[in-house]
Amino acid sequence: MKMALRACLRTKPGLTALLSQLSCSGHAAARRAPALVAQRSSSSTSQKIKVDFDQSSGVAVMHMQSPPVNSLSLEFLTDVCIALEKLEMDKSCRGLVVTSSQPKVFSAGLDILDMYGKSPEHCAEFWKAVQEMWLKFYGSNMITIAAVNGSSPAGGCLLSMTCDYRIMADNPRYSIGLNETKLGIVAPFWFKDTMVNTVGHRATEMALQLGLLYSPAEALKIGLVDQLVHEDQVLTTATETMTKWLAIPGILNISYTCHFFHLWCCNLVCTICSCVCQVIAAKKIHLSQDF
Ligand SMILES: CC/C=C\C/C=C\CCC/C=C/CC(=O)SCCNC(=O)CCNC(=O)[C@H](O)C(C)(C)COP(=O)(O)OP(=O)(O)OC[C@H]1O[C@@H](n2cnc3c(N)ncnc32)[C@H](O)[C@@H]1OP(=O)(O)O
Repeated sequence: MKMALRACLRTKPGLTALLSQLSCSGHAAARRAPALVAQRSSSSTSQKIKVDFDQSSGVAVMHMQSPPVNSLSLEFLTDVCIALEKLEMDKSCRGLVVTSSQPKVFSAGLDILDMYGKSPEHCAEFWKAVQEMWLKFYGSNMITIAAVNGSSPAGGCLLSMTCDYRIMADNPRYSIGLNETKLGIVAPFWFKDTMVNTVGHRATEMALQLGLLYSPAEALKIGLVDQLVHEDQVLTTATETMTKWLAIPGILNISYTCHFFHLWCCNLVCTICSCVCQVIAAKKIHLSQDF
């Protein structure tokens, strides 16, 4: 799916416009102008994000450092998007590892305090930022690897699934999954689609309906993560793995992209049809209540 978005961003101007409308991509850039990285190795830091970029390897490491649990607030999401935009604009940056500076937690998912009791304007901006993060990671031209060095529920799991590869710390205390159902909320359809693309239809059905959080071993078994390593090795393994991915010529990447793009389009058409059906059904119910 990520590759599919990459392809359409490269080749389909119409869809680019559609996606940029969906993601409201001007939103992050409007706040702070991106700067190109000039040094051989550099480090740029916002309050909540630290990026180390090694120009000799072309690999950047994004450290999420929003205590206590890297919950995805509007402010944090905006910082992530700005950092991604900057890296994306620097053509020498070919790979991105995303990890956490917080002990025991990769990301606790969406910031619950940023969703509750806020104005409609805030909620709209918040959801645009969530979509923007999702699209920017999925549509990135960089190879992206999630170094999941702690628990990663809900939106944290989503973030990791938008990456090309996931390496998780092999610690049974940690868990990962889309647990929204357990919180009494429904995961948006694009959370669901992202999981279907990662682990398949049946595993997603089980995961979402039961709101399952998986141990690292269980996550590996269903393909939610690709590799488990000792806690101390997550970041080094991620950078080693990146070397292998960057050795693959970009053109092959684009070819696979076309296959996935086809699947993604089919999925989108189905989703739109299903939304239309739901609206029609809701109208029918409404009418039958009136009479
Ligand atoms: C605008 C929108 C309007 C409507 C939308 C409606 C519905 C659609 C929403 C659908 C999608 C939702 C996706 C989500 O991501 S929802 C968030 C789900 N997240 C969780 O369930 C994670 C909950 N947290 C945990 O499980 C643990 O905290 C964790 C394992 C991450 C870490 O455990 P640890 O023991 O290390 O720390 P804690 O003591 O539990 O927590 C420390 C402090 O952090 C606060 N915290 C934790 N998670 C969140 C969070 N997601 N948002 C905000 N704050 C969080 C926690 O309360 C503690 O705070 P203090 O008590 O220390 O103040």
